[in-house]
Amino acid sequence: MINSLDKIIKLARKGFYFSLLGIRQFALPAVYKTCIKKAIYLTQERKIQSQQSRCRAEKDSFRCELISFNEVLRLSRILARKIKASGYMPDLIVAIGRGGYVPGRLVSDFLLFNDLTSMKIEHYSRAADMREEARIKFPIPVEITGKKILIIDDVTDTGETLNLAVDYVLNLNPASVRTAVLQHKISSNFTPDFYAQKIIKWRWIIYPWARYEDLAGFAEKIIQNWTLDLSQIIAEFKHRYELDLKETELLEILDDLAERGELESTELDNRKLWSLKQ
Ligand SMILES: O=P(O)(O)OC[C@H]1O[C@H](OP(=O)(O)OP(=O)(O)O)[C@H](O)[C@@H]1O
Repeated sequence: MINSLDKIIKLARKGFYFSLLGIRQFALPAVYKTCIKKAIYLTQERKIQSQQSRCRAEKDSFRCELISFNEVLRLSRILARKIKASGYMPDLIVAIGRGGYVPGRLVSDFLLFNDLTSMKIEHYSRAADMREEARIKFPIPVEITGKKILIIDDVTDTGETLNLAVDYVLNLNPASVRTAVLQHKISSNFTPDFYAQKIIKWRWIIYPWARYEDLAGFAEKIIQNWTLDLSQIIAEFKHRYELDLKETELLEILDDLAERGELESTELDNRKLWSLKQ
């Protein structure tokens, strides 16, 4: 059965072309008419989900999930298998930095493939804070004209990063472009050609290569205008982000932020309290 938006859109397009050829709507096979309606509905639905994902990520509280290196390895293996099974044989893999560096390297390993390069796109600053729009920080450093390209990233959230990456690559006249991510959120307005896992219920995913950075950002958001001790900060992590953190891990991050001059600590009744540096 037809179950993905892209297949439905394809059928809907066929229906649209029929109508351009002068075949009236009522003469169209029922499946095309249903698909046109469903495609309009699902496209609107996807837009709403994408806006919701943007709003959630801008809120003070949302669900997060910590992903381990073992899980990254498992997902990369699945992703490589899917790419292999499709028969697509790239000439060059482009990892999107920074999140796509490790998946790009692992997938190229599982494909026994050597030609891996990268470009850097920035869409978020620290801890789920979204910039106005995604931007290319470092372009692809090699010639890609006439080559079959495979772009690899860790995740699609709004989909803006991959939209930008594909537009950019297409402008350089490759032979073809495919995209692959470990985890594809259905809230994304871009559907990659390959993904290891589909994420249906939106959550902010914290990969092991960004764990420190994300937790530091969330800690600063929690502290904001408050003066809190370690146990209060841990409780807030649980309450706002559904994250269970160990004291030792958080303490290391808080000490680092203090050393960088972003936080300050004071002692009160044998309690160490943390606040933003004024
Ligand atoms: O679909 P989107 O909403 O664009 O989000 C996905 C992108 O966001 C993250 O990168 P980020 O901008 O955080 O840069 P980083 O990889 O350097 O952390 C992630 O690694 C993806 O590239």
